[in-house]
Amino acid sequence: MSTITTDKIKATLNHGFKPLTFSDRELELQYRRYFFDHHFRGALFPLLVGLSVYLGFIFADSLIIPQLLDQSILLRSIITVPGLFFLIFLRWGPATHWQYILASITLCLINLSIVLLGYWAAKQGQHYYQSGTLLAIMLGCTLARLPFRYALSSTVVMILSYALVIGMTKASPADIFMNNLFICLGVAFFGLVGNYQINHGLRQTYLQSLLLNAEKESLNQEKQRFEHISHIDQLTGLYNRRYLDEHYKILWQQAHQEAKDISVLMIDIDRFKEFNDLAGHHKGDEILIAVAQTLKESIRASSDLLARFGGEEFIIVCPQMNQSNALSLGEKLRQQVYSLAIAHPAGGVLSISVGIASSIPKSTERREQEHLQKVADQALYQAKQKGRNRVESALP
Ligand SMILES: Nc1nc2c(ncn2[C@@H]2O[C@H](COP(=O)(O)OP(=O)(O)OP(=O)(O)O)[C@@H](O)[C@H]2O)c(=O)[nH]1
Repeated sequence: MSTITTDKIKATLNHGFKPLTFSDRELELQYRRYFFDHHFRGALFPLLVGLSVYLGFIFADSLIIPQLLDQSILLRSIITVPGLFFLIFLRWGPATHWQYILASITLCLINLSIVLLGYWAAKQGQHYYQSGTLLAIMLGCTLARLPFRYALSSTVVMILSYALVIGMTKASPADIFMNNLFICLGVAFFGLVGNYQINHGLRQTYLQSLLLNAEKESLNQEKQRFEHISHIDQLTGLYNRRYLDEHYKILWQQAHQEAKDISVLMIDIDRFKEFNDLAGHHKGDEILIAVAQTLKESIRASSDLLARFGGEEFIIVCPQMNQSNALSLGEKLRQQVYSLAIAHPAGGVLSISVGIASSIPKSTERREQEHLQKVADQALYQAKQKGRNRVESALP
C-alpha cells in the first residue's frame, strides 16, 4: 500500500526538491516510473525525426564536403542502424535505466561520427564543417527528453570527443578550434539549463497532479459519506424515508419488468405512546432500536428493503414475494418481536401489528406504487382495530 500522503506531497512541493530528486524514496520511484512511461517513451517520434535529419545531412555533405561523400554515407548509415535498434528498444523494451544509458551512447556515437567527418574535412583544409556537434548537444538536451544527469554526462562526452579529436590532433588552427569549442560550451550551457528547467517543471507538475487526484479522491469519499448519512435514520441505523422513496421506485420498476409480485409490509409498535409516557422517551428509543434490529435480522438482506417509515412505524418492501409468503413473513416478524419479551409498563409484552398488501405492478406509475402502500396501511389499521399484535392483509 502506498504511504505517499497528501501532507507529504504538499511538504515536498512547498520545501522544494533540488537537485531534481524527491527525498521520499517511494515518491521518487513512483515519479521515475511515471517519467519513463509518459515522458521518455514519448521521445520516440522526435528522436525518429532527429535520426532522419541526421541521415538527411548526407545531402548537405554532398554539397559542402563532396570529396568525403563516400565516408559520410558509410558512417551515417552505420550509425543509423544502432539508432533504429535503440528506438525499437525504447518503444517495446522494459522501463530500466539502461534505456537512458543506451540513449546517451547512441547520441555520443552520432556526435562521434559528425566529429570524425569534421576531422577528415579539416585534414583537407575545410575547417568550418564542425558545427554538427552543436546539433547533437541540442538533440541530447531537449528532444531526447533525458533526465538531467544523463543529458549532462552525454553533453560532457560529446564536448570532450570534439576537443580530443579536433583539438589534440590540431586538425584545425587553434583560433578556429577555440571559436568552435566556446560555441559548443555555450550551447551546452543553454541546453542543460533548459533540460534542468524542463525536468524540474515536470516534477512540479507531477506533484500538483498527485495532489489534485488525492483531493478529488477525498472529495469523492466525503460525498459518499454524506450520501450514506442522508439515507440513514440516525436512531435505528435503518434506511430512512428518503431512501425508501428512491429505492421503492426501482424495486417497483423491476417487478413491473419481470411481471413478478411485490409485497409491502407496514409495521407499527403497539401502544407505544403509553410505553413512552410510562417508561420515558429514552427507554422508548431503546425499544425502537431493539425492534429495528429484530426486523433487520428477519428479512432477506440482499433483496428486501427495510426502512423506518416515521415515528414507531416501519416498512418492508419485498420484491418477488406474493401475498401468502408476505403473510408468513409478517407472522414471523410479529412472533420474533413478541418473543423478545419486553415488558410493557402498562402490562403484558411489547408487540407489533403488521399490515400487508401485494400485487404484480400493472404500470410504473407512482400512483400505483403509493396505492399499494396505502392498502398495506389500511391492513395495518385493521390489525390495530382487531386488537393489535396481529397480521392483516388487504387486496389492492
Ligand atoms: N421514544 C420515541 N418515541 C417516538 C419516536 N417517534 C415517535 N415516537 C412516539 O411514538 C408514539 C406513537 O403513538 P401513537 O401513534 O399514538 O400510537 P400508539 O401509542 O403506538 O398506539 P397504537 O399505534 O394505536 O398501538 C408517540 O408517543 C410518539 O411520540 C422516537 O423516535 N422515539
